[in-house]
Amino acid sequence: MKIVEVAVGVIKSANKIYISKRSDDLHQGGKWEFPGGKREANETIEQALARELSEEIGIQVTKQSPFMLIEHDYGDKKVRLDVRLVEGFEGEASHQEGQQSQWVEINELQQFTFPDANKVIIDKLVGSLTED
Ligand SMILES: Nc1nc2c([nH]c(=O)n2[C@H]2C[C@H](O)[C@@H](COP(=O)(O)OP(=O)(O)OP(=O)(O)O)O2)c(=O)[nH]1
Ligand SMILES: [Mg+2]
Repeated sequence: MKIVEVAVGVIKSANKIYISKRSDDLHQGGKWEFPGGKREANETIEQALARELSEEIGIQVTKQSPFMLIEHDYGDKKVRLDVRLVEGFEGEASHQEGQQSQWVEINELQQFTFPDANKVIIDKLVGSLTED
C-alpha cells in the first residue's frame, strides 16, 4: 500500500493549540485533528504545510520547525505524518471550510477524540508542560 505523506501543523500560541474537526465524510471523519493535509508532488513538506494552513485556517506561517515523524497503518490507509511546530504566523486562525475549530489548552487536549496516530503527539505536548 502506498504511504500518504501528510504535513501536520501543531499551531502553538502561549499554552494553547489550534485544533479542527474533520468532516464526517473524510477518512477518520468526525475526529479532531491538527490542521494540515497531503503533500503534493511538487512541494517540500514546509511548502505543503504553509499552503494547507493558508487554505484551511487562513494563516500565513512565518516560523515552523520539525516536531515529530509518525508512520501509522489504519488498515484502509497508511500515513506518514510529518508533524511540525508552528510558533509564528500572521493573520487570525479561523476555519475557512465551515468545520468547527478552536484554541485549546495543552492540558485539555486529552478530552478530545483524535485519530489513533495522534496519541504520541498529544503525549509529547502534555509531557512538555511538566518539563519547564
Ligand atoms: N490533517 C491531519 N491529518 C491527519 C491527522 N492525523 C491523522 O491520522 N491524519 C490523517 C487523516 C488523513 O488520512 C490524512 C490527511 O488527509 P487530509 O484529508 O487532511 O488531506 P487533505 O487536507 O490534503 O485533504 P483532501 O483535499 O485530499 O481531501 O492524515 C492530523 O492530526 N491532521
Ligand atoms: Mg486536511
